[in-house]
Amino acid sequence: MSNHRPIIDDIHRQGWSVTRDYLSSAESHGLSDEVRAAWQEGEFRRAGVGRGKDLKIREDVRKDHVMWLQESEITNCQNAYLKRLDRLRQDINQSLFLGLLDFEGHFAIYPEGAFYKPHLDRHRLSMDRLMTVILYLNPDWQPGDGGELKIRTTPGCEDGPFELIEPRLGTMVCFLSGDFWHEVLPAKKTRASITGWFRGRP
Ligand SMILES: O=C(O)CCC(=O)C(=O)O
Ligand SMILES: [Fe+2]
Repeated sequence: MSNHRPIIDDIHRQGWSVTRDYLSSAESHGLSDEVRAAWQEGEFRRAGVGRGKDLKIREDVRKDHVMWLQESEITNCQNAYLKRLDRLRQDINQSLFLGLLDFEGHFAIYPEGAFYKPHLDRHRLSMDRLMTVILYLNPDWQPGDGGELKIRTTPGCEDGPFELIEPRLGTMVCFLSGDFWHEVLPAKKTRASITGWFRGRP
């Protein structure tokens, strides 16, 4: 519990939190190597907008590619991260009673020029995505490389004050999915991450 305390306090106070070096350097590098290998092997799909039969490829909205994490094909590095997230889920539930039930997530790649326009993560007509959790996997990221996460810090507001989060290796961001408008600024170099959601009752 103790190492998740600052995250829980942030969520309680403001609904979002940013942690540098959430994993050990070896764990983050391991995931970074895996995401790049899977990308080279062509295991990613164009990301869509919407759900189920309403899923559409909308290049004007988002231009990233994704590969869902699957229990049956989980690697050691992925398993270590998912275990860590499950502790976080339990710690948050214990302190904040959010009723987070499980996690779904995918690797994401934003090739040069890719972006994701401002949006909320909770699907219309659905309450199941309660908290967004993103881990960045870019060991060489430098100012000028783009791909920052721009998150509006006033719940429910599409404009107003914002934070710009650099997608550096090991930085983890989490926020309440239904409250915070956010976007990914155009990447100037290939940008890798794991994005996922703690879900509640559908
Ligand atoms: O990668 C990020 O910084 C945000 C991604 C995102 O907003 C999403 O996949 O819904
Ligand atoms: Fe999002």
